[in-house]
Formats: sequence, C-alpha cells, structure tokens
Amino acid sequence: MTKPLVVSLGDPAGIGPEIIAAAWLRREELDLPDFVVAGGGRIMATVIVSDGPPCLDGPDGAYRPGQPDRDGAAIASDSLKLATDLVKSGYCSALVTAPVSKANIAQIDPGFIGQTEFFADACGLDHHASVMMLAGPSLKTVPMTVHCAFADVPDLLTVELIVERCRIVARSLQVDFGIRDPHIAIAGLNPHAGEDGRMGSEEIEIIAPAIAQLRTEGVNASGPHPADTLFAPHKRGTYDVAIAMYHDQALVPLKALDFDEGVNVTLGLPIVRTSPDHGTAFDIAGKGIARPDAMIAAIRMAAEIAERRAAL
Ligand SMILES: NC(=O)c1ccc[n+]([C@@H]2O[C@H](COP(=O)([O-])OP(=O)(O)OC[C@H]3O[C@@H](n4cnc5c(N)ncnc54)[C@H](O)[C@@H]3O)[C@@H](O)[C@H]2O)c1
Ligand SMILES: N[C@H](C(=O)O)[C@H](O)COP(=O)(O)O
Repeated sequence: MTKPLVVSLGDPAGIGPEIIAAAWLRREELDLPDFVVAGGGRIMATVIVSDGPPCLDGPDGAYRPGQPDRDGAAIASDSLKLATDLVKSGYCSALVTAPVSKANIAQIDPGFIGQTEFFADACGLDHHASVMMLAGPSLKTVPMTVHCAFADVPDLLTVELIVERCRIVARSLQVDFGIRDPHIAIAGLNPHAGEDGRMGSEEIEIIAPAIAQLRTEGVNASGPHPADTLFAPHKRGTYDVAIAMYHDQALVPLKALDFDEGVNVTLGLPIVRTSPDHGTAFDIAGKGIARPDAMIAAIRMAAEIAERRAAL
C-alpha cells in the first residue's frame, strides 16, 4: 500500500499519544503499515524523544497526561477533523482514531455525541448509516442503539433501524472482512428474548419482523436469540457477528473477552475508520503501563480493510 494511514491523536491527556508511540516503535518488528499522525508534533516529541512518527502540521500543545482540559479537548477534536479530511481527500488510505472523551469534546462542541456519529455527519450520512462494530479474536458484535440513555432504547428500536443497520453489517462483512455469506445472529432485548411475549413485546413486534424482512432480502439472519446465552462459548462459533439491541449488551461481552485486542470499526462509511476498543484511560496516562495491543490491532485492521476495498 502506498498511501499512509493517518492516526488522530485522541485526547492528549489520555493514553493516545503513548500507545501511538508504542505502535510506531514496534512497526518493523510487527510489520505494521506506514502511518502519520494528524498534528501533535510537540506532544509526540515529548512522549517519544527520538525516532517518532511523522506528525503533520496541525493541532498541538503541551503534553499533560492525566490532566484533561478544554485545550486538550480542542486538540482532540481538531486532530479528528484533520485526519478525517486527509482520508476524505484521498491523501491517506484509512483513519485510526486514538481515544477521545465524549464529555470533554462536548464541552467545546455541544453537538458532539461520539466519533461514530461524527463520521456520519462528516460523510453526509444519517446517523443510522454509521454502524459501530466491535471486533476481537473471540467475537464480533454490533449494537443497534449506541450512545443514548438506556431508558430511550425501546423507543429507538424499530424494524427499519434493525433492517438498515443489519444490511450494512452484512455487506461490510462481505466486502471489508471477506466473509462470503455471513451469519448474523440477532439478540432479543428482554430476558429470554421476551419468553413468548411474557417479558416484553419488542421481540414479537420489532425484532422478529426485522429478521423476517432481512431473510427475504437474502441476509442470513437468525433470532431473536436470548442475549444471555448468545455469547456462551459453544454459541460464539455458530455465527459471524452478534447483533445486540443496546451498547452494553454488545460491548460488555466483547470487552470481557477481548479488551486488550478489541477494535472498534465503523461500518457503512465511504472511508475506513478503526479505533482501539478502550477509552482515554486518564487514570494511567503517562505512567508507561498502557498496553498498545488494541491500537496495533486497529492499525492492522484499517490497513486490511483499505486493501480489500482497493482491490474491488
Ligand atoms: N475509542 C474511543 O474513543 C473510546 C472508547 C471507549 C471509551 N472512550 C471514552 O474514554 C473515557 C474513559 O472511559 P472508561 O473509563 O469507561 O474506559 P477506559 O477504557 O478509558 O478505561 C477502563 C479501564 O481500563 C484501563 N485501560 C484502558 N485502556 C487501557 C490500555 N490500553 N492498557 C491498560 N489499561 C487500559 C483503564 O486504566 C481503566 O482502568 C470516556 O470519556 C469514554 O467516552 C473513548
Ligand atoms: N462506545 C465505544 C466504546 O465504549 O468502546 C466508544 O465510546 C467509542 O465510540 P466512538 O468510536 O463512537 O467515539
């Protein structure tokens, strides 16, 4: 691949800069693709005293690990925007985002919900069309509703939402992951997938009709499955992706099983975007104990998807 990936800095008070530096130092040993960093030359030079990654002109400041503030939030936001522009313009092949604090960016940009929603806006898409998938060695899982209050989940779930998002998942597993006929296992919302309507009606009224619609379109979808057993070891090998109804239903099993190597990948975008599955980890920033494995996995996955798309 000739074009480099671009990595956004993330919140500079978090572990982003140090895991970017750690990935860079191991790039030859691990045969990682070339990457550049969107801004942060001074920050990266403080984290990694010599032989650091190339940092493009852009947002920058002082390196203050563990001390998040508005300046850092602005750097994180501006680096994200710069990196997105570099991929949209074709200068870079794919984007890997280091972790940001949604609450901190929202202090300077009240409309900011999360990066998944930011990319929908940046690419001119409806938020439904930007689909979060968490992928690790044990599991791939996609929440249908994402950065919202738990109390809002039942009202947000519709047949249309599930059908649209699962279509995107099926297509992306084929194109981006090379899975010819992906099996999409769809969880229920309620205990025991509603127990025939005795513990909630969303399975009967929304989830089962969505599955039926997907199957008429040729998508290999099954369910609604009880969510408590969908992630059991004997079940995980029976599907390619588990579709969950809300954020924690998807992300708890993924992070319990694959925290160190989990990748957050946004499906449905015209650009390639991945991220480590973990957050800013302000509590350990600058202590030299942050593991770079998820960032390394995110860099690898971004390059692999970009190569698959380029080969189409
Ligand atoms: N990709 C992203 O941008 C992303 C992902 C998740 C959370 N977040 C944001 O991060 C902030 C903090 O979230 P949180 O505290 O729930 O989760 P977190 O992932 O930042 O931290 C959870 C725990 O895991 C540890 N940890 C995280 N990454 C680690 C690593 N690479 N090596 C070793 N230990 C690690 C932390 O020290 C902490 O104990 C929130 O503002 C959230 O919005 C961002
Ligand atoms: N929901 C994600 C997680 O917990 O891993 C995370 O907050 C990142 O989301 P964005 O990529 O949308 O910022």
